Amino acid sequence: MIVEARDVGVELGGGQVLAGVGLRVGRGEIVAVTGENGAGKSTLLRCLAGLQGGVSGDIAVFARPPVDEPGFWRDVVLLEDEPAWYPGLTVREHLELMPSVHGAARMEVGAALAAFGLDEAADRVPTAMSTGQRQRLSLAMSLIRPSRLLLLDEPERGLDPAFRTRLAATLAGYAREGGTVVMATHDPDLVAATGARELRLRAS
Ligand SMILES: Nc1ncnc2c1ncn2[C@@H]1O[C@H](COP(=O)(O)OP(=O)(O)OP(=O)(O)O)[C@@H](O)[C@H]1O
Repeated sequence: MIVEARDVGVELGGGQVLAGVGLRVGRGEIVAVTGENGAGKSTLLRCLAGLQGGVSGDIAVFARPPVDEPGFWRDVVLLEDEPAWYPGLTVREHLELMPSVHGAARMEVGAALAAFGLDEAADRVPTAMSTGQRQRLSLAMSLIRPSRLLLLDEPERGLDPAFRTRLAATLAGYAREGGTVVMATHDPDLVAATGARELRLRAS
């Protein structure tokens, strides 16, 4: 199992945010965590990333409790809200950071620019781009680097319908290569198009 969570609960600010959540995800699987606003989707992803406090129950990622340490992040990508962009670096340079830091890449920078529809924006700085273009860059940076597990919080955020379809194909391809995806999403089409198994959370 890549992810194994049993009876996970989270208490925050005196309230129960998650209770009794179980999840098992194998290699090459895509799981969509769904549910209304406030159901605890982002909180569950942060639990799997070892970033959430106030957690009860058992969580194992790659057979160990998740920890916020460099070794863990070599295998795991967490895509949450918009990241802080490196001042002055262009879109292309942000992508170039990934292979130089990780020592390998799943695709060439040029191929990533094309795959994520960023050719035209390659020489611009992210802060001068649209919300959807910046989300494409976040996704490109997540997918160009080697990883074994993607934890994606609403990856569809800001994307137009055509690019959501491309995103679904990209994630399905990642899983076919043996990668594992757990994503929080509000997009039923993305769930269907990726063939994801659904874990529906209810607000506690
Ligand atoms: N620091 C905090 N202290 C207290 N409650 C919190 C805190 N952070 C989040 N919560 C609560 O936890 C619950 C779950 O939040 P979470 O962001 O995980 O939901 P979500 O399912 O991802 O929602 P959305 O669909 O809006 O993104 C919400 O009710 C939220 O108010």
